[in-house]
Order: sequence, then structure tokens, then C-alpha cells
Amino acid sequence: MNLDPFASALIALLASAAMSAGLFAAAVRQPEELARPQRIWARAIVLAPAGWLLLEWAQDLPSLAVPGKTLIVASFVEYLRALLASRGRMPDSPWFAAPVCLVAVASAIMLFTQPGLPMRTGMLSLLCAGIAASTAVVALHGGRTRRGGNAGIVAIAFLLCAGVMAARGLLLFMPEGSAARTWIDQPWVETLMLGGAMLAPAVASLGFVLMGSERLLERLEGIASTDSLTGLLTRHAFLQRAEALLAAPGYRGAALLVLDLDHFKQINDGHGHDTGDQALRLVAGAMRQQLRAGDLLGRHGGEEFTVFLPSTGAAEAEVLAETLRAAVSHIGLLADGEALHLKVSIGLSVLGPDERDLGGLLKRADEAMYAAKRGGRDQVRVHPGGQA
Ligand SMILES: Nc1nc2c(ncn2[C@@H]2O[C@H](COP(=O)(O)OP(=O)(O)OP(=O)(O)O)[C@@H](O)[C@H]2O)c(=O)[nH]1
Repeated sequence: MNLDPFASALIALLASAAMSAGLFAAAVRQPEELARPQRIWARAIVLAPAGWLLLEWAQDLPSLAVPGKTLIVASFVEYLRALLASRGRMPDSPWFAAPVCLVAVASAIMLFTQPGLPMRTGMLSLLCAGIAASTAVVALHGGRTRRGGNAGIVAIAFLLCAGVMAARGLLLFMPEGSAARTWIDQPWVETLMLGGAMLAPAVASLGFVLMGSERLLERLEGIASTDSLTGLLTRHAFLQRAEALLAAPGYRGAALLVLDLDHFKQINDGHGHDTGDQALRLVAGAMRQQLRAGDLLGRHGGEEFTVFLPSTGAAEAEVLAETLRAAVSHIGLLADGEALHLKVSIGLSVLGPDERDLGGLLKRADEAMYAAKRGGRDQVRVHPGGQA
């Protein structure tokens, strides 16, 4: 079955226009960071079929080939820009206009100087293939996102597209009348090319939209797992990550600290809530500086913090707890001309290599922290059950 190229291009344009309108409408409700790449993509979707349609028309009106080719190359550039924008890169360099201007000027000149030269289309195909291949590379390697499956869909669609365009471009450079040239002029090859040209952007668009959902999900996960005041892990995220470390194959025991600031209410009552907030931020920063890569630091709630120390025994954890206590006591905070001295009570409990009960560990560290409070505050207490 061979498709009528004009009718196919028209159908592709109508379908793309509908998809583009949907993407534009959906972008209105997205945060700008997601909406911008989506708007650029929505533009790219319609440019190529509009170009195809003009190229079909150009068979009767040759000058239409100039805007037709320009729109096609612009579409590939826009796909690349959309992908770069979605990866948090700046897609605003004036260099992106270069291939579009080049094609516009070159095809206008060649329309008069070299009418009917197949290499014109060959050069356009090779240029588009290069841009499509770059887009595939950006999809695969430009990512900040942890998940990657949907970027793979986009990359495969663009790689296929680049392959078809490159093959077509190269074949058009073959001498007139050669077997390769006869082959490319066959209607079924044209049908395949048109089908591919319509299908690849549709598949890539699906991958692109799903990539947007991934980014949104990661953003929400980031918000949910980060305490907005201190930037530390929220209680839920802390416990989730600690559970994951306990279940990890290389687990070799762990220690947990519960830290509660001493007489914090006096800071709030005496100097205001803002000063209290500032103190919490300073404490978080001071503790973060003392911890090792791989340790978890969370805000358990209010003026209480938790530290999970993987592969750490009681002696090492106690030294670290002392370091944290000292770091908090050295924080310099001035409020209303008065130097405030922050103190913290710390409870410590440990798990052996065969123990994985996080709830029990937390409970024991909490009990040790209360023992530190009762013992006069500003000290570290180790839960006896944890010293075994
Ligand atoms: N500024 C500020 N204060 C907070 C925040 N969360 C909890 N607090 C305050 O922390 C204080 C905790 O007070 P208490 O539970 O009595 O504890 P404390 O004064 O530290 O006394 P001890 O723990 O017994 O040493 C309360 O005043 C809370 O309002 C916060 O996000 N910002």
C-alpha cells in the first residue's frame, strides 16, 4: 500500500496540531521549568508536517520548497532546544538559528541556480540527521533525572529518525540512474519515509511527556523529603533512607543519634521565633559539616534531629556524637546584642550486623537522649542495650 504524500502530510499536520494544542494547554498548569520545554516541543511538532506539506505543494509551486525546508530544519532545532531546556540547560544561544538561516538562504539561492538538484534535499536530510542524532545524545546523557527509561524512548525515536534521514541523504548523493537512486525513488520507500517521519515524533513526544512527569515526580519527592527550614531530610525521608541502608546487601551494623536542643523554648520566648529559626538553621549547618558522606541527617521535628551512621560501632559513634555536641556549643549566635549559647542533649544507640530493627533503635536512642536531659543536658548518653 502506498500513501498519497500530500494527504499523508495533511493528516500528519492536523494530528500534530491537535497534539501541539494539547501540550500548550497542559503547559499552562505546569511550573515554568516544565512548561517552557513543553511549549518549545509543542512548536516543534507542527513545524515539520507543515514543512512536509509545503514540500509536496512545491511540486506545483517550486518556491514553496524554501519555507518548506526551513520549517523542517526549524522543527529539528526546536526538538533539540526543548530537550536541552528540559535538562536544565540554556537553549537560547543565537547559534540555534544558524542551521535554520543556512537552509533558508541556501535553498533560496539553489532554487534559482540549481533547480531540480537532488543533492539539495540530500544536504537537508544530512543536516536534519545530525541535529536528530544530537537530540538523541542530549536525551541520553544530558540528564539530571534519576530515572531514564522515558529518555530512552526519545533517544531511540531520534536515532531511528537520524538513521533514516542520513541514509536518504547519502543515497541522494549517488549518481542519477544508479541502482541506489532508482531504489530511493520507489513509492514504497517514500511511503516508509513519510510513515517514519510521522511516527518518530509521535513516539518521541510520548517519551518527552513522560519525561516531564518524571521530573515533576522528582521535584515533588524533593519537596517532600527536604525540610524547608533547615534543608535536612524530613522525618519520613530519613526513616525511609535508614530502612534502605539497613536492608542494603553490605549492611554491617549501624548507630543512631537523637539530638534535642536544650532549653530551646527560652530562645523563642526571649528573642522571637525568627531567632529560633536561625538557630535551627545554624545547628543543621554545623552538624552537616561534621558528618561523613553516607551518614544521614534529618530533622525529626521541632528542635529534635536524628543522625544515622551506617557501619559504625558504639565507640566511633560516641566520638562523632561528642563532635556534634561540641560543634553545636561553638555556634556563635547574636540576638538583641546578646550572645546565645546553644546546647544539645544526645542519645545514642547501636545495632549489630545481625540486627535491623529501626523502630527499636530509634526508641532506645530516644530513651538515651531523655537520660541525657535528666542527667543535666549538654551531654551524650549511650543506651546500655546498644553497647553490646
Ligand atoms: N523557632 C522555631 N521554634 C520551634 C520550631 N519547632 C519547634 N519549636 C519550638 O521549640 C520549643 C521546644 O520547647 P520544649 O519542648 O519545651 O523544649 P526545650 O525548651 O528545648 O526544653 P528541653 O528540651 O527540655 O531542654 C518550643 O518553644 C517550640 O515552639 C521551629 O520550627 N522554629
